[in-house]
Amino acid sequence: MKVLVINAGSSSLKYQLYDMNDESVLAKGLVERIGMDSSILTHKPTGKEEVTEVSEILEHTTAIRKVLDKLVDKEHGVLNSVDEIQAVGHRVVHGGEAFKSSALVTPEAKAEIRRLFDLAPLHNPPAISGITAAEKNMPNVPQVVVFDTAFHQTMDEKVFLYPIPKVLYKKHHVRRYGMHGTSHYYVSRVAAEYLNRPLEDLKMITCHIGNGGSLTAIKDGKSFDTSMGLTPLEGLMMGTRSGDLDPAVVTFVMNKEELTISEVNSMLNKHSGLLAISGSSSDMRDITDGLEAGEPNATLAFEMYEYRLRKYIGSYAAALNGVDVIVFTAGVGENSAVVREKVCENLTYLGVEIDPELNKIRSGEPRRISSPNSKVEVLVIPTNEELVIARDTLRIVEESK
Ligand SMILES: Nc1ncnc2c1ncn2[C@@H]1O[C@H](COP(=O)(O)OP(=O)(O)O)[C@@H](O)[C@H]1O
Ligand SMILES: CC(=O)OP(=O)(O)O
Ligand SMILES: [Mg+2]
Repeated sequence: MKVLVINAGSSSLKYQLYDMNDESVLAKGLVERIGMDSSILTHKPTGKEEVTEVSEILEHTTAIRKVLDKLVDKEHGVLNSVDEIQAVGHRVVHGGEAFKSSALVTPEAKAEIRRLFDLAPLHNPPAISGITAAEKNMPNVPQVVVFDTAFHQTMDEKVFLYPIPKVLYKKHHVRRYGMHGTSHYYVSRVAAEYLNRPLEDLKMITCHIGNGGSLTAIKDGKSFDTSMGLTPLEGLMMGTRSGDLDPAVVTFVMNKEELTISEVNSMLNKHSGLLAISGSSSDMRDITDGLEAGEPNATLAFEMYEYRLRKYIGSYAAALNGVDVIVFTAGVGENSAVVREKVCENLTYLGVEIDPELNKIRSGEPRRISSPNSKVEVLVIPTNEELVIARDTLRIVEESK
């Protein structure tokens, strides 16, 4: 079965086409700047040259049509006909408490995802745009939704509740949900396989640090605690998101600066984090360049990011009463040796010892960066959320037949 995986953002759409017979990627790509002046489509068919096309793409329906055109293109295509695509899998960030696992797209499922717009304003609306666009372009193809929150539905009440009036949970479902679950799920499984040890025996802390970032404490193979909360704003300092702060900061700043809800949301989600402290970039590559050049604002941004990440690792080691494995993944976790080095440098009290040479190796494969003496296995595991989405899509479509 050929499965198309779609990860729709507000102004972007990432895709991967899988042949599930051998789980090979036939093509992948990205549409950027949807709705802006000139949109860019980058299409990479496996074994052929990458192509880039600039055109006007005002919304997701056009974006998906252009992607389908590329997939059947004579020169750059990998399919004879769009009909070869037998299922579409979508990443949806927020599934609330309604979705404990992946599901077939139905009118009810879409209505539920819409009800959750408030809880993931940056992520769920584009996901619905992606689903609607795929339905319009491929009306007879089954669609599946895979949720970032689903893996975290195993958290205990004492972990997921906030210490605020309980009526807010009953009335408005205010609680910790957690995100990036597909990634935390995937890397924890690959880590156990890599170590050749039963997942159930391992206390694991998985660090998904990309543009957004979250940590998960994993016990018995299940999510025990995770740093994102009601929305993807809580927890670590991120590219443009603040992460944890005193909730009183919000009302204080709203009052002093006369900000509306939408303005304060935008400040905390889009104008905070690395971007705010460095004053120049949300991209860790720029921050570490600045660090190496001794630029003071980038250095402070880096130090805050590393310190907050390390504090979370320490708190999850306490939550699990120890840790056997620490996993780094996603854009920063997979690529930034300096972030991994600085974090681990100050985790010696846990028995963490990394091998500086192993840490420097660049590779797309799962790898160990801890030394043989380390009491904790420290691994870099490249994540693959798309593969998990494709597998779930295949399973659910087969089950529904
Ligand atoms: N070589 C690198 N060194 C440091 N950071 C990197 C490197 N490559 C990518 N990154 C970071 O990874 C981030 C993107 O991570 P990714 O997981 O792809 O994010 P998302 O899925 O949220 O878009 C970038 O913002 C960049 O900061
Ligand atoms: C939930 C979330 O933060 O996702 P991303 O890292 O893709 O922005
Ligand atoms: Mg991501």
